[in-house]
Amino acid sequence: MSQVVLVKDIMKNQLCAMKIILKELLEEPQFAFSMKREILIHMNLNHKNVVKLYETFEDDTFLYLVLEYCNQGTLSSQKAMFVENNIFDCFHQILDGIDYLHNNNIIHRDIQPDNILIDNGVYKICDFGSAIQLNFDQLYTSEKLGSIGYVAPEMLSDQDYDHKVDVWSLGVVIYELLHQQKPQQEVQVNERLNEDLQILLYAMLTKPFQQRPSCKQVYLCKWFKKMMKQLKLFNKYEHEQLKTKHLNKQIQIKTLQNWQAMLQIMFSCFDLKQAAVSQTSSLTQSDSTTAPMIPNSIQNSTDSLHDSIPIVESPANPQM
Ligand SMILES: Nc1ncnc2c1ncn2[C@@H]1O[C@H](COP(=O)(O)OP(=O)(O)OP(=O)(O)O)[C@@H](O)[C@H]1O
Repeated sequence: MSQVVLVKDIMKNQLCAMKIILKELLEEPQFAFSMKREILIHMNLNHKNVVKLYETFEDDTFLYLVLEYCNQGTLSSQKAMFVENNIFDCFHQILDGIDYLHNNNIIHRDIQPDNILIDNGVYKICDFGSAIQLNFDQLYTSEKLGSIGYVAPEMLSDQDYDHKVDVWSLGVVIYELLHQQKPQQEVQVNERLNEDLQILLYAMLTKPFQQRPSCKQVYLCKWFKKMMKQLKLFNKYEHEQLKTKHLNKQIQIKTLQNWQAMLQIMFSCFDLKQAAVSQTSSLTQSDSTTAPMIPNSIQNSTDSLHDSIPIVESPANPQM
């Protein structure tokens, strides 16, 4: 559906990953809908364990998403052997990213090793093509998505599900990194692994999701607290969780009216044809100081979908 190329923001002298999508594909309503939802959700996110979407723009043929570049590829491409001592670093970083999403009422719905990128040892969640932002009074949803082997059982059945589908998927990812295979139906006791870590993993892989821990509860479990203390990180994480409450408010500020106004400003500043990159070239110029916006091609093709995007509320006086 897309191609990702390495580009350089000449103004900032910064490498970026540019996702290029053929606009013809947006004629398919379902693809246009998920593309628009991906951008709407991703453009508002700001956390060190989530890949940043710097900006979006388009020309006649392509839609471009300029993303934070992660220089170590995906978690699935990592050859490192994970054991109890080094899994915590990966585990808590991905958990921090997921917890940030959940604090903002977003469910990623496709947590798996291909969707975790690594940049200088920092793990970052990417690919918001399956993500959903629930309304603030909405707890459950029912759309079926995700990747085989990582999908929570409640998503495969007919029942509604909530943010705990991401906790299940993370449980599978961590289990797989430690065992080089996915969890089996029966509980397997692993002599090499700390008992408290095994208890945590099986709790994350509890089938009835009402009994499965949330991200917040994972932080509070015995193994996590012990590892946090060992690394003298406990206070830091309490502090970071307080900060995410403020982000909750920030994420609601932007409105569709804002985007339309900003689009006009952006398009009057850009010669989009000049900004288009050739897929054979690895360098292009982009002004990453501009906030990401919803491209016209998606705006027009999915106008009827506005109501179903629960990401924003309209402030009386939108701030530019
Ligand atoms: N921000 C990034 N930094 C570095 N590499 C990236 C970045 N985004 C993507 N890539 C690389 O490009 C590859 C393709 O990315 P893409 O998002 O198209 O993944 P995909 O799983 O093939 O796509 P999709 O699931 O959306 O069809 C990834 O596997 C990864 O190696």
